[in-house]
Amino acid sequence: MTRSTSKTATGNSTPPGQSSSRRVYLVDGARTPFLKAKGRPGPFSPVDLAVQCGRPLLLRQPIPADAYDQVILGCVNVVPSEMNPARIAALRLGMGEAMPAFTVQINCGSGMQSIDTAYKYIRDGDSDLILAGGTDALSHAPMVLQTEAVEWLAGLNAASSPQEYARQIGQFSPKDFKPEISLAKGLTDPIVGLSMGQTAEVLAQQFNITRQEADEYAVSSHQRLARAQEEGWLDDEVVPAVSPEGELFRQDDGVRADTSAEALAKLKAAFEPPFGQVTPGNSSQVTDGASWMILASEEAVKKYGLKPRAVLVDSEWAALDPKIMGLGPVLSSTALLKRHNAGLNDIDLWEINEAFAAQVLACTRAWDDPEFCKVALGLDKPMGKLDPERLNIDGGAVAMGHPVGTSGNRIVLHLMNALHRKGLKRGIATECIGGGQSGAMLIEAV
Ligand SMILES: CC(=O)SCCNC(=O)CCNC(=O)[C@H](O)C(C)(C)COP(=O)(O)OP(=O)(O)OC[C@H]1O[C@@H](n2cnc3c(N)ncnc32)[C@H](O)[C@@H]1OP(=O)(O)O
Repeated sequence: MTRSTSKTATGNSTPPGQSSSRRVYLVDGARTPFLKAKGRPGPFSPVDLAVQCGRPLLLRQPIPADAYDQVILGCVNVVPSEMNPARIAALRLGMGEAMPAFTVQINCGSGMQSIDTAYKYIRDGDSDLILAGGTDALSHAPMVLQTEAVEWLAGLNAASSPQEYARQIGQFSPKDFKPEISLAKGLTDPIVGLSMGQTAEVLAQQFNITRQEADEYAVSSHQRLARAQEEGWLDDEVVPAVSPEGELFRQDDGVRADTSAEALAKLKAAFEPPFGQVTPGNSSQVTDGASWMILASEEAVKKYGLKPRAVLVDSEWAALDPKIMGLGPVLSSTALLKRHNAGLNDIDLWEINEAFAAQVLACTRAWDDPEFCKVALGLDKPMGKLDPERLNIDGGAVAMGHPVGTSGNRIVLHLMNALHRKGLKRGIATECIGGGQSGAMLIEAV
């Protein structure tokens, strides 16, 4: 049913944590505010977003923009005018024509995959400085014509006589021209035929997560994010974005400080009406946003006098049945914990990306379930209860949204900053990935 592996999606299979490998530092990072998709293209394309937060980040570090070895950017919903967004962003960031840049796509893991690929290049001595990010503008996800419409247009184009033209016109069927929204398709698993929300319903049933528990978790996500905004804990992390029309965006706009379990209880099931329990209120929001991290070797840190905030100690990827993709963090993180001889609460802070409230709760319940731990994780006894005060302490995607190619990057960035703010040492950032995969990263503040 499940498999975890130290191979990356790019095929690097060097055993992790070896003494011969080089230390990899997380130097700094920044993200845009996450902006709710409002049914039409928002003010920024994926590359615009990456440039908006990349520019101030590059400027605040004493590294010449062309001194990076490469740029790696995760993006799920690449728009047709921005093929290889990594390279376009690098050029628009003034990193020089000689800057190699490539885009990675592993669905919701894309922004974490960029960090992992950078980590392994640096660890193995192939690079010293890499800018690794994630970007997605879900509001710009292309609308596509159905095959029938494309066939009809091709026929019209190929008509070589007025008769053929008229025959083709006669075959026009308006229903073929209803556009398909690629985002809705992208958020449905093609193997098991379930939307991402339906996979969360599967987990809610399997682990007996009640609607009330999911809603209470969602309220806490909003309250935690609202507090972090109010206290200025995100000021360093979130850099303002300015639209071409001069509109200024300062912070995540999906947060509702005043939301309550009573208000959420009134919302209808979004994916399994009428009895499902996953609603707009306890799901991650559909948003636009970008995030970057700077990774460096010891040599680069010395050369540029950098002040890194964390070391990326180890990473892990896992794969499982797409129907229960939301449990992925349990697999990838447990493999990390085993390798580092640690229990759940030996880790000071956890970021588990909030694809859905029920999905995060199912992960915590799976760790406490003797049968699941025995069968899926091969453990003699359960991992136990993860202290909720260590988990997503400043809220997550339920409150701020989930630009899918970005979130894996954001949770590593935020974990690094939260460890620093609280004077803590070790953290794990982990996320589920549509299609049935998962990534996890263990970092230590320095
Ligand atoms: C591997 C992975 O990571 S998988 C995850 C990938 N991502 C996803 O699958 C995205 C999941 N989310 C979604 O698809 C969407 O957010 C949906 C379908 C659940 C909801 O979409 P929308 O209907 O556009 O949500 P919207 O924000 O408009 O909310 C709908 C209603 O709920 C209300 N609502 C939402 N949140 C709250 C809240 N916290 N408190 C009170 N009301 C709320 C809204 O006000 C709105 O009400 P209205 O229609 O009266 O204005």
